[in-house]
Amino acid sequence: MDLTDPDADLPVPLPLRVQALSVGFAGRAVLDGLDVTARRGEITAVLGPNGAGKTTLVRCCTGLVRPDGGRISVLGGPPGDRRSSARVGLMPQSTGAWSGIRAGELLRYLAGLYATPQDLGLLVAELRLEPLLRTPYRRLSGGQQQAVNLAAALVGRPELVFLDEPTAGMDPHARRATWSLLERLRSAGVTVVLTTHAMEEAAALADQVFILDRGRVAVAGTVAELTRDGQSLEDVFLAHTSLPAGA
Ligand SMILES: Nc1ncnc2c1ncn2[C@@H]1O[C@H](COP(=O)(O)OP(=O)(O)OP(=O)(O)O)[C@@H](O)[C@H]1O
Repeated sequence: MDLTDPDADLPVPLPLRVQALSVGFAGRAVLDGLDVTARRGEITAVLGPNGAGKTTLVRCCTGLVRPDGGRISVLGGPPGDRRSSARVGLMPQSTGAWSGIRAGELLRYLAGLYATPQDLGLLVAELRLEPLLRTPYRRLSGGQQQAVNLAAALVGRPELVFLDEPTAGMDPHARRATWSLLERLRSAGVTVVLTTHAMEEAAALADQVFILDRGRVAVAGTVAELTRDGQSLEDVFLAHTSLPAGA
């Protein structure tokens, strides 16, 4: 697989460029010639039915899954590159890693790993984490763990951040707080790539939307472009995607 920088000749490389990505598990194609890009200071939403390959895409982009084919450029280098990994944030869909550590200790520990971490007080205020800081991670509710995971992904002040279903399980207060935070990040020039099943989230936030189906991009564009015929984003999603296998 060729992981050299395909953007080397561009004046300002895209923070993320995925070309013809293919991944198979046990002989079954999960990603099958996927092309996705993200522009600097924009929010890019990746939508798709269950099993469409969204998490696999995120895992490839962060060096956790090695693709079978295609090219990926992350901040001008290969995914998982040690030279850029401190500039890339990841909020996975779930993490069993933290267990007994208190939320506040976790965030302080992670902040200590970076030369110029995000102001923790600001993150805590924005995500309303103050009441949770002394609670062991495993005792947090699902939505509370999501909020801590989001803070953990942002504490290193990443230039590019991958958020895998960031608001899944969050109540409307937490979801709106998360949206505001993502809008602030965008204003600060951070590139955000998020997966979501929430059409209103993509419609409210995304500068670019990629709708995946069976491991490929079925349709992509701005929300205005995709909904130009008066359809809702959900209508477009339903028209361009198939029922998940086994449904
Ligand atoms: N490590 C793995 N080994 C085998 N199969 C895998 C592995 N990881 C993912 N898959 C399969 O790849 C397919 C795509 O999974 P993925 O998690 O990328 O989908 P998704 O679009 O994120 O789905 P969801 O919306 O349900 O989170 C699924 O059929 C899944 O079972």
